[in-house]
Amino acid sequence: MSALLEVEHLQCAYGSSQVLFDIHFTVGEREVATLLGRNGMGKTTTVRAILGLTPPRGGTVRFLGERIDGRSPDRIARMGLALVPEGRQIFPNLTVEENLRAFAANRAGVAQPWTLERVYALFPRLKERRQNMGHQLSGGEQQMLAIGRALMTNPHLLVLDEATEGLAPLVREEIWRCLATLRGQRQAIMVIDKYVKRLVRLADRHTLIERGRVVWQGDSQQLAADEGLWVRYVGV
Ligand SMILES: Nc1ncnc2c1ncn2[C@@H]1O[C@H](COP(=O)(O)OP(=O)(O)OP(=O)(O)O)[C@@H](O)[C@H]1O
Repeated sequence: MSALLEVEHLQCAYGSSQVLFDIHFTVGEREVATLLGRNGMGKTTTVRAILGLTPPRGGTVRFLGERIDGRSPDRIARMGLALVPEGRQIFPNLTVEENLRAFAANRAGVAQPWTLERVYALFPRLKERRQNMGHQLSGGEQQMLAIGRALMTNPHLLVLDEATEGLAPLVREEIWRCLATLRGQRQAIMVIDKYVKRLVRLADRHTLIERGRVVWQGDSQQLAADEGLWVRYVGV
């Protein structure tokens, strides 16, 4: 399987404080990969570095075979890398429908691009709420909207930072169901979350990080078989 995203020796710092030392992993086409670790271990920083939001201090990031480290976030996004950020960051004063239309594009050049109707079929709740403003939505609805908005860009790779953090159990299940549907449609996804039980069913490959370093990599079968790893590195 050819790699969509290749991260090698990634290093990052905030001022003089280095937080990523040597992060490396790949995400293949049509693959679902995770990045796991306890709070503060560097997952968000890794995502921000890939997206160009926190420029790396060292290492390389390749997307679709091209070096993207050092490029602007806008240029990287336009190549087809879409982020569903921690905290969602939807537009509070636009309606659901306006949020979805705001960045619509066909970045991966797919034959059947995402449309409002397809997003509403994936999340019927958003259709019911389509005239509501972003700030009127619940946390779960905001997350659905953030995912829908990212899909409207037709990305090669969808990245979710804290996919279900802070959501009620039923809503969380809805997000997992949506991600499984996307996987069935062969959407490549990189997901950060703590629900290892769900992630071993959803994802192909996993990277565990601790204090800015990769401590384990393997497939779902290997991770499912070793709950000691979850306890030690994810804290579940
Ligand atoms: N803007 C910042 N300035 C200084 N230090 C930061 C900044 N953002 C994060 N850090 C530090 O970098 C380290 C890694 O943080 P990061 O947010 O990447 O971890 P994380 O694994 O995503 O954790 P969480 O799940 O809590 O978001 C932490 O020690 C954090 O305190």
